[in-house]
Amino acid sequence: MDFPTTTPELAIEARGLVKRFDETLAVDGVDLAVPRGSITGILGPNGAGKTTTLRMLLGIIDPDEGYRRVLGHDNPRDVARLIGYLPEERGLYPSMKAYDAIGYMGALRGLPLKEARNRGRALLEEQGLGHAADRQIRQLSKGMAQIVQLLGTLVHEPQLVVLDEPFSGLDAINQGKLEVLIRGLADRGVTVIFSTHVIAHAERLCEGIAIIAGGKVPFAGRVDEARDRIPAQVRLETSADAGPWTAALPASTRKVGQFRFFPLPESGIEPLLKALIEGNAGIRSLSIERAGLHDAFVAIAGEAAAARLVTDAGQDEEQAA
Ligand SMILES: Nc1ncnc2c1ncn2[C@@H]1O[C@H](COP(=O)(O)OP(=O)(O)OP(=O)(O)O)[C@@H](O)[C@H]1O
Repeated sequence: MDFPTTTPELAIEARGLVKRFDETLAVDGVDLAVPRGSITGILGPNGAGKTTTLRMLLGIIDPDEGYRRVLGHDNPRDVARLIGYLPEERGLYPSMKAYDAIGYMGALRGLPLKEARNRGRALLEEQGLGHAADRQIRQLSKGMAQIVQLLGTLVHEPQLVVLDEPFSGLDAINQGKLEVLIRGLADRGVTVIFSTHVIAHAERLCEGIAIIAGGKVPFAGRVDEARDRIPAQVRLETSADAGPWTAALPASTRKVGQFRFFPLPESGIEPLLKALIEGNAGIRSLSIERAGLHDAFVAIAGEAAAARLVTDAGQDEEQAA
């Protein structure tokens, strides 16, 4: 069955994707809409269903239920040459030279081998890795080999790039390079979708996000919208410790040291400011902080799923080491 409509500005449209493996319901009704030229993250803990979702979008496996349309095609395999894919399993032939490994991957996506090899050299030069072009994969660090594999997914100039946990196993320097590379792709109009269990990568890079937990996507939309799901937090410091003005603060106010924290009232900050000033609270500082993606994830997917995520990229690096 076809999608009821096609939206040309979307690189990926998916509705109600379901995948079972024997007793395991790996993906349980995933909906996605990925605009062309955007960077979208699929954020969720291990086992949430990220890889299975990406594989269905690529046509490596077919969904048991639901539809997906990729670059306007119902069968993603029809547009395989327009897609670059970095699988979760890394691996290149250890005896191949770096430029040749990239060339080989380009040839698999339809480029003439000679041209693909030349592009391989050029890509390595662009990334400041020209010195590694003639080194065998086995002579490269794990991180560098991973970057070579990534360049191999880009050599045929795909319109859509699908990266499964691309930051895993990279040190901070290579993670930074990869972020620049992903932004550069989007600047050139390429659509990028990547999976991650690290909030910091999604928060720094993505305009769009799909939060996935237990095979379900309780939120898919703009990162901003996810953050707006919970009210901004106010941090207030006053010189007076108590007074009738405290009655104007929300009941959920927490006092930590000299600071008070509470959610921004729906009525806005002005009525509260008036009460503080008229009540001589003596405002020393007041700031309004928008919720971070971590708090939004907790509100959307729950504490248990959030506890299995990694908040900070450095933490992941330690885990990878
Ligand atoms: N080929 C398979 N056969 C059986 N079970 C599978 C298969 N692939 C995935 N699963 C199961 O489906 C669930 C979702 O797995 P998936 O790999 O999609 O999650 P993930 O979010 O990518 O996590 P990870 O990052 O750990 O790979 C898990 O319970 C997993 O064990």
